[in-house]
Parts: sequence; C-alpha cells; structure tokens
Amino acid sequence: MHGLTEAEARLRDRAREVAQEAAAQAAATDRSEQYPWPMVRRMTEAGFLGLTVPKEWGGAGGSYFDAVLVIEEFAKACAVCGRIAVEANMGAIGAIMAYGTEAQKRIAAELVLAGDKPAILITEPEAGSAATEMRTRAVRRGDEWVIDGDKTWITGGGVSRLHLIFARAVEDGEEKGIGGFIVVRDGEGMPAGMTAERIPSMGLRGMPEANVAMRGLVVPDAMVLRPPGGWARGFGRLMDAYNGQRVGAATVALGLAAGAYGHALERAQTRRQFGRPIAEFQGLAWMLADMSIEIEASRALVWRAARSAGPNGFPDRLAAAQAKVMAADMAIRVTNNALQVWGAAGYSRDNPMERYVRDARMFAIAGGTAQVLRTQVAEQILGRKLPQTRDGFMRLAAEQARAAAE
Ligand SMILES: CC(C)(COP(=O)(O)OP(=O)(O)OC[C@H]1O[C@@H](n2cnc3c(N)ncnc32)[C@H](O)[C@@H]1OP(=O)(O)O)[C@@H](O)C(=O)NCCC(=O)NCCSC(=O)CCS(=O)O
Ligand SMILES: Cc1cc2nc3c(=O)[nH]c(=O)nc-3n(C[C@H](O)[C@H](O)[C@H](O)COP(=O)(O)OP(=O)(O)OC[C@H]3O[C@@H](n4cnc5c(N)ncnc54)[C@H](O)[C@@H]3O)c2cc1C
Repeated sequence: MHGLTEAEARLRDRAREVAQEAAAQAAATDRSEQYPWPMVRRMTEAGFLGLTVPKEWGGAGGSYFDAVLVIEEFAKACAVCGRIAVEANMGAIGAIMAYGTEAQKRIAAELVLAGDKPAILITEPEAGSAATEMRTRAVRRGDEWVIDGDKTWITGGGVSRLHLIFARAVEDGEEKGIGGFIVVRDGEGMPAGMTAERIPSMGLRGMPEANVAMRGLVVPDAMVLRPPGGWARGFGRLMDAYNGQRVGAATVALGLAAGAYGHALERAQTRRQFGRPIAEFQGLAWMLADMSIEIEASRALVWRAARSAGPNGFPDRLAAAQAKVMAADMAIRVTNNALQVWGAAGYSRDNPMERYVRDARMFAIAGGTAQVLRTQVAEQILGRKLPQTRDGFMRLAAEQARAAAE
C-alpha cells in the first residue's frame, strides 16, 4: 500500500496491532452471538471510537480517510469490530457533529468517546429501498415530539445508547418532511415508548440486528436534528451524512475480502497435493491473482471516496455509491473463492473461512442494495433523476412542463 503520510501509516499500524486482539476473539464472538464488549473497551481506550469527532469535542479530529484505515484493519480480523468502528465514526455521529446544536454535539461526542456505537433508524418493514416511503411519524406537541412507528434491521438495537431516528415531522397537523430525532438510552433497558427485538442473522452474529418499535416515544424539541435547508430538504441532507457510512460499509467489505485473501494465500503455499503446493496449480494461482486485483481496485475506490470528504464535509455521493457497489460484490466473490482454496477445511466451522463468507453477504443489501446503488450511480453519471415509481416519469415530465411554462 502506498500514498499514506507518516501519520496515516502510524495510525494504520496501531490499528493493525490492536486488531490482532480482535482476531483472537472473533470466532468466540460469532459463536456466542454476544456483542464484544471487552474488545469495544480496548478500541475505545485506543481512541478508535470517535476518531472523527472534532478536537473541540474531545475527539481526535481525524478524517474519514483515517477512519477507513482503522476500519479495514479491524474488518480483516473481526468484521463486527469493523462495523463498530464504522458507526462510532460515521453515519449518525457524523450527522450530529455536522448539523447538531452545541448540546446535541456534546451529548453525542461524550457517548461515542465512552464506547457507544450509535444506531441509525431508517428502514421500515414496508420501506426498505424505498426509504422515502417511511411511515414513522413525529408529531409536535408543544416543546416535544411524539414518535410512533416501526423500524427494522436496526444494527445495535438494544445495545446502542445514541439513536438517530428518521421520521416524518408533523407540525400543526401538516407534514413538513423527513427529519432526524435523537434519543438516548440511559439505563439498562430501552427508553419508555421504545422496544427492541433481536433478529437472528446469517453473519456478523456478534452484532445485534433488531426490530425497533416506537409507541408514544417522547423526544424534546431540543433533541431534533435540524439540517440546513429546512424540513423539505431534511432527508437529502441526512443522506449526505449517510454517504460517510456507505464508505464505512464498503471498507468493512474490503477488509473482510482482504482478510480471507490473506488466509487463502498462506494456505495455497502450505497445502500440498500431487506432491506440490496447491498454489502451483494454475486454476488456483489465477484465482488468487484475481482476488488481489479486485481487492486493490476496491481499495482504490474506497480511498478515493473517503478522501472526497472535505475537512468538515461528507464523502461524495457518487464516489461513495461506486465504492460500496464494487466492494460489496467483490467481497462476496473473494471470500467465496478464498474458502474454495481451503477445500473441505474451509467449510468447517472450526475455520474462519466460512465466517468470512457469511459476514460478507450483508454488504450488497444493507446501506442501499447493490441494485439501488447502481441506479444512484446511473443518476449521477447521467445527471438526471431516474424515478423508480410507476408514475415517476409522468410526474417528472409534468414538473418540467410546468417549469418551462413559468
Ligand atoms: C434515496 C432513495 C430512498 C430513493 O428514494 P426517492 O426516489 O424517493 O428519493 P430521491 O428523490 O432520489 O431522493 C430524495 C432526496 O434525497 C437526496 N438523496 C438521496 N440519496 C442521497 C445521497 N446518497 N446523498 C445525498 N442526497 C441524497 C436526493 O437528492 C433528494 O434530495 P432533494 O429532496 O432533492 O434535496 C433510494 O435511492 C435509497 O438510497 N435507498 C436506500 C436506502 C438506504 O440506504 N438505507 C440505509 C439504511 S441504514 C443501513 O442500512 C445501515 C447498514 S450499515 O451501514 O452497514
Ligand atoms: C445486516 C443488516 C444491517 C442493517 N442495518 C440497518 C440499520 O442499522 N439501519 C437501518 O435503517 N437499516 C438497516 N438495514 C436495512 C437495509 O438498509 C435494507 O435492508 C436495505 O435498504 C434494503 O431494504 P429491504 O431489505 O427492505 O429490501 P427491498 O427494498 O425489499 O429489496 C428487495 C430486493 O429488491 C431490489 N429492489 C428494490 N427496489 C429496487 C429498485 N428500485 N431497482 C432495482 N432493484 C430494486 C433490491 O435490490 C433487493 O434485491 C440493515 C440490513 C441488514 C441486512
């Protein structure tokens, strides 16, 4: 790897060192399906949670690129730890540090720097890819808002303390747009009006995924996250921040692929059949060559996307989607081929290869599916909206005709 400053290389090396401890507990975390609290404490002490929090709020003031260097090292060893590093540096915490009030920033920074991995609540049972069709409503009642709705597949549900909830804001009986609502879980249980029920998942089993129900959840007005541009632009500005997390998810996929590839490379040179190392068989040598090419190409896109964020900005939307699509699809292929290099041994649950395969599967679904993000890439390169609803193009044409007539 090249193109790192001395400080960046030092940060990556420090992350690599701590990630050895993450590797040692990854199998146990997968088997127990328990959130890896001891490792979270270790990562917190090392300053990897809240790395991107500005110095004035107690963080290291690191860049998205710094976070990416750390996330890849953890994801190679323990993808759950990699995802913790994503959400403790990007997504909800990024949105709050950019758009929040002083009080909101202080609360969020303190939580993350003390080891919390925030949760972001966007998806609903009937609004997955079509996230703008969400039904969760926040109705204003004086100085507070009352939230009702159901979210699903919420990473960290029941473990996270800081929650950023996307909901439709209703004021004076009128719907204003989609906004962000901050809720903090203080004690052991969930806040009044909020429940979390775990969903059993295929991979990343140490990370709880949950259905979160909100019934009369009260949020003070002071905890409403108001991005610039008003309610009507709320969803878009929150998604600006979410582009950071897309780069983070791409990095976990990259790290998983790189970790599996490392194991495959070693195995190919030590396992012998027909009297010689299996690496000498061209079928496997080319498989390893393709893995290395795809990993390097993905890393280039991930780095480009992370570096596209200005000092106080978020990664570019197009670059983030391109990196995520490439890394997610690549990780499925590479982890699968790495298991193939291991033969039957790779299929055993006593071996990390099957965990890499299970863990890699989610990234073409979560954070925008591979299909939806391809449409986003197409929209950006074509410079035009590609509506996904049946009547979308008719509405667009009507809007354009109206604008031309004015
Ligand atoms: C955006 C979609 C939900 C498509 O819905 P629509 O067609 O109804 O919406 P648009 O008109 O395209 O967008 C509305 C509004 O938002 C702006 N926008 C959309 N995406 C972005 C973006 N990436 N960056 C910046 N701005 C964005 C868009 O320009 C419009 O703005 P204006 O109103 O014009 O100002 C759909 O394409 C989509 O993204 N679906 C995926 C939903 C998703 O990613 N969910 C993630 C849930 S969290 C998660 O999975 C965590 C997992 S993890 O991190 O491992
Ligand atoms: C492990 C995991 C963690 C997650 N974490 C979170 C989280 O923390 N917070 C959160 O809010 N959400 C989270 N999600 C939810 C995730 O964002 C959604 O699963 C994702 O946006 C897709 O929604 P869906 O699953 O409802 O699929 P659907 O939208 O129902 O899609 C089903 C299929 O149809 C395809 N499809 C849908 N629309 C189109 C289209 N317009 N064009 C082409 N194909 C289309 C999709 O690509 C997919 O293959 C997580 C999901 C997983 C698996």
